Amino acid sequence: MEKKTDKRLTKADSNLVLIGMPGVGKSTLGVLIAKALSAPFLDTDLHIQAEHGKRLHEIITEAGLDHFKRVEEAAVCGLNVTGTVIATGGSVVYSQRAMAHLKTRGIVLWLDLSCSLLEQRLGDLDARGVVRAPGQTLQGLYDERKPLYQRYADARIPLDGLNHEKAAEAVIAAWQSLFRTKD
Ligand SMILES: Nc1ncnc2c1ncn2[C@@H]1O[C@H](COP(=O)(O)OP(=O)(O)OP(=O)(O)O)[C@@H](O)[C@H]1O
Ligand SMILES: O=C(O)C1=C[C@@H](O)[C@@H](O)[C@H](O)C1
Ligand SMILES: [Mg+2]
Repeated sequence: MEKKTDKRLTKADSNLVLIGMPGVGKSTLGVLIAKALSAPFLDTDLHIQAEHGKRLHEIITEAGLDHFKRVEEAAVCGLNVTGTVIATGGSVVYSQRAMAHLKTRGIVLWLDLSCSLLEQRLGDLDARGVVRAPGQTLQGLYDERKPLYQRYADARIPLDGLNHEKAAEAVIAAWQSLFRTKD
C-alpha cells in the first residue's frame, strides 16, 4: 500500500474515505458509519449528480467514460471537508490526483468483497454506469482495479459473510485501530 495516513491528521479532522468495487457497499455502509461516529456523510456520486443535474449513467452514456473520469476527478479534487465519512465512486482510483487529494485529508479504507458475491448484488452493469471496457467482466474489472485499491488504501476490510451492521462495525474497528497505531 502506497502512502500511509498523514501523521499530522487528528481523528477529529481526518476524513474516513471508502473505496472499492461497485456494489461493495460504500454508500450504504458509509451512512451507517457516519451515523455511528456522529460525523457528516458525503457521497461523491450524489455530489456529481447534483452538480450536473443528471444520473451518472446518463453522463457516461452521453459523454463517454473518459469524460466521466474527468468529471469525477474534478469533483473529488474540489472537495474541502474534514471529519467527514466519504463514499467514493468505484472508479475514483483511476485518478492519481483525486486519490492524492483524498489521502492528504483522510484515511482511505478499501472495502473488499469476493467477485461471486459482488455478482449476486449487482444487476446490469451498463444500467449502473460502471467504468469498464466494452464486454469487460466483473472479474476482469476486479483484476484490473485490485492493484489500484491496494496502492491507495491504508487498510483493506474484507466483507464476505458480514451483514450491513457487522460490515459497518468492521470498518469502524479498522479506522480506530489505524489511529491507535498512529498515536
Ligand atoms: N454487508 C452487506 N450485506 C448485504 N448487502 C449489502 C451489504 N452492504 C451493501 N449491501 C447492498 O449492496 C448493494 C450495493 O451497495 P452500495 O450501493 O452501497 O454499493 P457502492 O459500493 O456504493 O456501489 P457504487 O460504487 O456503484 O456506488 C445495496 O443494495 C446494498 O444494500
Ligand atoms: O465503479 C465504477 O466504475 C463506478 C461506480 C459508481 O460509484 C459510479 O461512480 C460510477 O457509476 C462508476
Ligand atoms: Mg455508491
